[in-house]
Amino acid sequence: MELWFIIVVSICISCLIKSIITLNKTSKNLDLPPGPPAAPLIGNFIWLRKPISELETILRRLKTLYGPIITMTIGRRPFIFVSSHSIAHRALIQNGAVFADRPPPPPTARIANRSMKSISSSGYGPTWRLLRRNLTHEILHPGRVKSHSGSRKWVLSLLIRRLMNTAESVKLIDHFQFAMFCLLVFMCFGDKLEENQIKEIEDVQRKMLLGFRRFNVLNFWPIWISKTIYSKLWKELAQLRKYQDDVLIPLIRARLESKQEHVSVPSAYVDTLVDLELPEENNRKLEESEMVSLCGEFLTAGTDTTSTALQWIMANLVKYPHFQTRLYNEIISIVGPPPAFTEEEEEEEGVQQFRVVEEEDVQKMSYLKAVVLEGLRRHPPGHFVLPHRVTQEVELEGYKIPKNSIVNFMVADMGWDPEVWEDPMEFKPERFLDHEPAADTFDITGSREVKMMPFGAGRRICPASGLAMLHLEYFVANLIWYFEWTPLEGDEIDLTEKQEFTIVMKNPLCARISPRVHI
Ligand code: HEM
Repeated sequence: MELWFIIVVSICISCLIKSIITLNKTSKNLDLPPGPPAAPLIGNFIWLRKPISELETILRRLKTLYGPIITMTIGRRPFIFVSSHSIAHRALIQNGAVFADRPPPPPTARIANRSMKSISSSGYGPTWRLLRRNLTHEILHPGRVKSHSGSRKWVLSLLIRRLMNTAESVKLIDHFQFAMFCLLVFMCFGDKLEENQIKEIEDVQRKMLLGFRRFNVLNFWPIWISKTIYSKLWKELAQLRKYQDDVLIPLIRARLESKQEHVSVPSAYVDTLVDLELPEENNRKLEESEMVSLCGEFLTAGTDTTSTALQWIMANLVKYPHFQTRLYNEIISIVGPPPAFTEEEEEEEGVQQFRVVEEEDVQKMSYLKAVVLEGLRRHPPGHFVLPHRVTQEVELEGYKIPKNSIVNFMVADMGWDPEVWEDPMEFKPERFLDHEPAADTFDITGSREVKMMPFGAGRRICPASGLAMLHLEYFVANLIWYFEWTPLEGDEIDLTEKQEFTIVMKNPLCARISPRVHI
């Protein structure tokens, strides 16, 4: 045998042995993060006995026993929960690619999301990259967001008009949800929709959203068992999906036809989906039902999250009037007092346009930004991010995180950590003015340092954090400029939380709103 061949083979074998030894060493020497003992095969009984809404309370109790990184074993798979800022930064920012995958979807999601054509459920790979880049470049790019400022003004005018015409005491969340929904519908399908069309889309999306908690039971069993036991529920899911197709597909077709006729219409999300080519599927184009899934995701992801945050912020401004006064003073110092309600501008599409605090003015308001950040810190709409899956075994904080384990991050706990935030349970916007980093320079993406992460952090961070901040700042500024908000007589604003799709107010905000300038 040739000498060179023997040398090459020996080197290869020694490298192989070395890498096996190193791999074994890492796997053997490191333990999983600590957690309660799990029974073989079925994992932690605790999970099976308790409803999912109690998860957070259980994890908080476990945190005092095991520390800021905990393993719960469910079935044979470890689920890891992180509540520490620095560990979250190490995982999501410093080791971002490894932590950026998603777990395989449960059967009901596979049906609803049409072979997983949505950004949030796609695995970390070329399809996810294509869909996410399309959204961020074509719709969420600041220039594109600006092109929709007319729609925002229109929706704001509609909201102001509705609030003026309601009784003195108003339950606000329905109005906030409708306003946020309108904004996203316009960005998704273009801005020529009638109010009844918007209501129909809202109805189907809400049914999909609320249905998912009910349909979740279908995911606990092997599919052939659940199809036998729960055949009616499966049928209902299929009908709901058909209802969504029936409502959204005609809108998609109408939009694409009008786009062909009028080349210059401002771009809507639907327009950007037509020419996408799926890199993992022979560059085929998206089917209509897959566009439905992506549009549905766009509407759902941005409506409840933003309207929930808006409600929490307004609730705190009603409960603590001195913050409201300080905010109002900042607004009038920049744009002057609000106009009388009679000073409406031209009617557009059937809605009187009000003079509003413009988006450019909003950018100059540091206290406003502090109020919104404090709202997101104290009341993040989601107390967890979406589950992440690790693509390979990795070390984190001296522990082993096995390949394919599911990792989640405790968003609310990070915002409420007394080690990082003084009096964390108090609503104090001033903390973003008196301490560094101040509101104007606060890094909500966590790329330098994670202090709170209401939008997540790293590669899976919410791609629309900029749009959401703009929506919140613009609406809060205008609602405070036009109206004085006070509690109903004898009523105390109750900030108790309740888990729905997001973490909402258990007793929705009702307030007395009085126009600041009377006619
Ligand atoms: C206050 C408003 C919002 C909050 C608090 C919020 C929060 C979040 C969070 C926590 C995640 C998960 C991050 C992770 O898994 O690590 C997320 C993902 C996502 N959000 Fe938002 N979001 C908001 C508004 C919006 C809006 C307005 C849109 C769309 C127009 C949107 C679209 C998405 C999408 C597509 C994803 C999935 C990203 C991915 O998996 O790559 N969100 N958001």
